[in-house]
Amino acid sequence: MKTLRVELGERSYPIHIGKNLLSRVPAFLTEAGVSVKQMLYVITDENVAPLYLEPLLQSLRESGYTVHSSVVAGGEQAKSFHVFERVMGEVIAAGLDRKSVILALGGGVVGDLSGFVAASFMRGIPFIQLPTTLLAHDSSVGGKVAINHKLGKNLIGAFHQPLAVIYDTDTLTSLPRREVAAGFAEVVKHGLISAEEFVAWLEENAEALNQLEPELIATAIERGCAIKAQIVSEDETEQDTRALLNLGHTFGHAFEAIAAYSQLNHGEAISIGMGLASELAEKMGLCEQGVSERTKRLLARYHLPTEWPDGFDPYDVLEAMRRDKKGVAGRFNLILPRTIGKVEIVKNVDEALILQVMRESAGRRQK
Ligand SMILES: NC(=O)c1ccc[n+]([C@@H]2O[C@H](COP(=O)([O-])OP(=O)(O)OC[C@H]3O[C@@H](n4cnc5c(N)ncnc54)[C@H](O)[C@@H]3O)[C@@H](O)[C@H]2O)c1
Ligand SMILES: O=C(O)C(=O)C[C@@H](O)[C@H](O)[C@H](O)COP(=O)(O)O
Ligand SMILES: [Zn+2]
Repeated sequence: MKTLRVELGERSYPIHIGKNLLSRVPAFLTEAGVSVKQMLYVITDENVAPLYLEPLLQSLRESGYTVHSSVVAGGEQAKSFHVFERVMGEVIAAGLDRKSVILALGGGVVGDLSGFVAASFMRGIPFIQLPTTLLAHDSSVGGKVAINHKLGKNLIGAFHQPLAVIYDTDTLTSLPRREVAAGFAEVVKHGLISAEEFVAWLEENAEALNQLEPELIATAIERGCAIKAQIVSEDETEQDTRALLNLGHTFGHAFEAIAAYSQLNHGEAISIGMGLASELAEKMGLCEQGVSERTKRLLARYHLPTEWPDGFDPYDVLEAMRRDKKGVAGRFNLILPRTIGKVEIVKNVDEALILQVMRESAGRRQK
């Protein structure tokens, strides 16, 4: 097992990464100072529950904890007002109090939803992340918790740090192929924003990583978590540099919202977004020619899309991008590459140029 730390003063917490960690959750709870007098509440989804919920509940009960649970639908639709209201009702009915602890057992959807339930119930109770997807190496770290609105992604949320992240990498063996690929979008993103040599390593080892070779995948997760933890420690509430973690997301979130959170998953949407961001940067002369080609080739090696998806109109995407949280006074503030392994926040990007890049990508698609 490897343990990293997110350094945030009194809100600091460990990220434990390793095999068979779900069976050790009671010990990690003790380490985190959670006593058996505190009621636990596990939130998970319909795909994860049959695989991992019962053994977890059993080990917690055997250790003396009182524990209840909720199971939500699988996928992005669960990050909705409707599901939030339902789970909140179940949590209230179960008799949780201010000392109770929520456990988020699942991918980024369960993590974001459960974290927002924890941030809102009685104005905030502790929660613990038990990630079960590759993508969740990103979502379980950093305390961004949220649900979606039909007009925009993650528009209703909070910053609420977990007490701990317990990442059992054995859970990845049951992930569908499409979700493995989605997870690599955020792994690649972590390389593109901060570490050229990590990108080169991802290029070299793509075949084995796609097969989830255990040692390599553990290294990829550790490196991704470490990059994220460092950025979050420097700028917890995204006053400045945390925005770099948003590479590809202004485009990606717009696709997700327009498609009513179906058709493309988050990893696919931001993969297309990273392709578009790299083209835009080249067009603006921010980075040398070839950065976009290398970015897209790497994403394609992880079976991710990088070109315009069917059924989207560039103008609609541009309008949806206006609701991005980085935008101020209607301006487009985007994260764009300077080179492979270095990105920056570029303010007030010309919308005609953004539209042109999207139209060109849509045009290539139609050929
Ligand atoms: N808070 C953050 O910092 C942050 C960062 C990145 C992404 N996100 C959010 O994360 C969400 C995407 O997360 P995701 O890709 O993990 O999606 P997800 O949670 O929907 O999981 C993907 C699918 O895999 C299933 N699944 C999960 N674990 C499984 C397992 N071990 N075996 C079999 N099936 C399993 C789920 O039921 C779901 O159908 C998006 O809403 C995105 O906005 C948040
Ligand atoms: O943690 C962050 O900060 C990120 O931007 C990580 C992203 O991968 C993640 O998708 C996040 O939820 C996006 O945040 P948002 O503020 O753009 O909704
Ligand atoms: Zn993301």
